[in-house]
Amino acid sequence: MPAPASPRLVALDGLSQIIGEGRMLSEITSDPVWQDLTPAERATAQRLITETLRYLGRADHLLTPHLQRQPPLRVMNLLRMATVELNTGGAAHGVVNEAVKLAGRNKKTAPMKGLVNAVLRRVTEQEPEAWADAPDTLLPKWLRPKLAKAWSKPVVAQIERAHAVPPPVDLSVKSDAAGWAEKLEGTLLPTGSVRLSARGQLSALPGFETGDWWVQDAAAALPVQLLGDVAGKRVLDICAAPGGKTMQLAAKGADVTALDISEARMVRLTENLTRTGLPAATVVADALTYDDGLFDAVLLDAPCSATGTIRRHPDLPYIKSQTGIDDLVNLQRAMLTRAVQHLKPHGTLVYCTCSLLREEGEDQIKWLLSQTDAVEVQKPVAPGLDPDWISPEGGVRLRPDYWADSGGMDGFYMAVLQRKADPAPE
Ligand SMILES: C[S@@+](CC[C@H](N)C(=O)[O-])C[C@H]1O[C@@H](n2cnc3c(N)ncnc32)[C@H](O)[C@@H]1O
Repeated sequence: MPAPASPRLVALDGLSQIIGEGRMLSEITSDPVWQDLTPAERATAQRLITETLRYLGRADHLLTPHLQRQPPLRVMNLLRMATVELNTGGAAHGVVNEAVKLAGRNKKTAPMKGLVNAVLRRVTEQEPEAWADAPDTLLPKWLRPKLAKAWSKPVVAQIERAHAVPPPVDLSVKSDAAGWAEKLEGTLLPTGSVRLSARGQLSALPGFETGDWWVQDAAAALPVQLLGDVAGKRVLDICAAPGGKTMQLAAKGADVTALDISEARMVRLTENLTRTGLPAATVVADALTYDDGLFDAVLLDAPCSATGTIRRHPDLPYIKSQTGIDDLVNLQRAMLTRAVQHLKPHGTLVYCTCSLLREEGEDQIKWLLSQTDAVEVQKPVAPGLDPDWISPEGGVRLRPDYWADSGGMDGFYMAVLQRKADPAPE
């Protein structure tokens, strides 16, 4: 009988699937082999994959001088994973032994056990500064030049630096953010989110069972703030699941309709509403055809490349490509057109994407204004909104390198639009 899969073996297989086949980590973790691991082992395997991808640039930099030629991908990934472990607190003897054992478990990699052993021993002999001074993981070729064109090469380097820092956990609270920041020994951020200082099991923290807060990056919490006072207003949350923004709207007293095309994601939204005890009507439907009268406010958190969340999901660069982006841009345009039609006269629309790409952000607002004069851009107003974040067309551009000294933020774009009064009949 073969030995049961260890977290390291599962992580190594996962890395090959992400880097070699472009599979998403969130998809891989549903595979049967992951279900055979204990929750603690699953967390270890997930951490090994995430950290290896986060520090891939550094690992390759340290490994290259010891490799005459690049070994097969599986061996390279094994070396990368062990190099990252060695430089992030792993005990040298144990990590090297495990890596050699792992190489021995596969017919194709077994002949390279000697190489794995020799290379990793050389890595253990390097000074700690070699790791600290090694270059950050570069953004992929389809993304890097675009961001350099938008903001310059030094800004891209800052973003890559920010991606090398594991993101903190931010919470949105139902009420009394300052009180919860104190209770949880976190920090109250200028925009109203609570940033936790320590990592640990979230479900064990005060306020989880009672549904007083939910996890939501500070940047992701800002679009709802831009809608202003929504208490008592009829609000349509298009693309709502898993419901971070729906819960914010409901907590502010809005009469929310949460809409999403994905039944499975809507189950998560309903679970979130149940845990927090917040009310919202839920609809599983296609945003492009849904029709239920007019709303005071509409939030469109459109599907996008998610390139603003690479620091949380370092597997993203291996999965996305420019091909998929063009389809997303077209979908966002169709959704924006439909979102405007849901607005009452003087109603407010917030459009947002967790993308770093202008084509999914700034350019979409320019496009909308070139298509219709039914809406106009409104000045964004929210607590803690830094005026430097406001972009030339009047939206808000957030980047992972902002707040660098206090843990950063996800990349996001958001803009506020108001529907003009209908023209008086002639
Ligand atoms: C960025 S996520 C939304 C995140 C959510 N607003 C939150 O804060 O938790 C985008 C969502 O768009 C949904 N979506 C994609 N195409 C859609 C469509 N045609 N109609 C409605 N929802 C759609 C996806 O199922 C996904 O849940």
